[in-house]
Amino acid sequence: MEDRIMKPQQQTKIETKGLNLFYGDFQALRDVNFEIKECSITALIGPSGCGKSSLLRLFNRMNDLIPGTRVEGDILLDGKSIYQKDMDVVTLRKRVGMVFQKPNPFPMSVYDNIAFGPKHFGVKKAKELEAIVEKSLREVALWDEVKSQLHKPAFDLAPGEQQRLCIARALAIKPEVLLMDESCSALDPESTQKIEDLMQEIAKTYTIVIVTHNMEQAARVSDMTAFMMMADDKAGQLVEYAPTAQLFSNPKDKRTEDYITGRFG
Ligand SMILES: Nc1ncnc2c1ncn2[C@@H]1O[C@H](COP(=O)(O)OP(=O)(O)OP(=O)(O)O)[C@@H](O)[C@H]1O
Repeated sequence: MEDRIMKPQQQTKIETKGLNLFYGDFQALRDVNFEIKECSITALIGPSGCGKSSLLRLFNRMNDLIPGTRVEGDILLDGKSIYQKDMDVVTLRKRVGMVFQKPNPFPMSVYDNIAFGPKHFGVKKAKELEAIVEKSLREVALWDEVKSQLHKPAFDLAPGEQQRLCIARALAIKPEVLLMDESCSALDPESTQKIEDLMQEIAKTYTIVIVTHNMEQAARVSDMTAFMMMADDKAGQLVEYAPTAQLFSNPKDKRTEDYITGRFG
């Protein structure tokens, strides 16, 4: 973790300002304010139901798809509101990609899974697509494993390989930010290790935000950790946000300390 201390010159990639989220009458997030630096790994941790996934989904407006959702406050990406009128949500989701808890390859070949996004965004030449497929699979260290099975169904891969394929699929459209919602929780320890190594590698180029229940994982891979908790009315709040080493070794808030020492879960 030592060699991933935040560099002071890193720009702010995402900033939330007075962020409130409502599902109908229920307030799921209250007054969340924080900044995520580019090319860093930020972990969102906290007890079940405190709003980690909801917050993550706001960064590429996936919550727009849930009827009855209302957002107050703002989220800035490179200093520009993602809610401003001329923000095209498809472009936003191209810039801010997402990998889910369970591997969800498309029901098509390994090759087509990766080529799908670039084709959608206008890449037509076969040679160019081939290069993107190879580069994306190399980025997730999957190329050597699958180069002889590119035209086999993605479902034939092992779960850990499928998840790396899903990460490669997300990277193929050149996002700037990658959101990972419990992306290792359905995997065995060896596959988890591979994905954690991969996160460290790709964070040199991409800004990564992860939701994890696994505090060891947050401590191992992230630069910054945000601890969230529910208030009495169940609205999620950001309790403490600090460099990961500091948050785990010297938490400032008693609630953070109680959580990381396992006094409540
Ligand atoms: N689509 C939805 N409609 C209504 N309420 C929702 C919806 N999604 C989440 N919630 C509620 O919002 C709150 C926060 O949920 P969220 O899933 O974001 O928390 P979480 O911290 O990610 O939880 P977990 O760790 O269990 O995944 C919870 O009370 C949940 O029931």
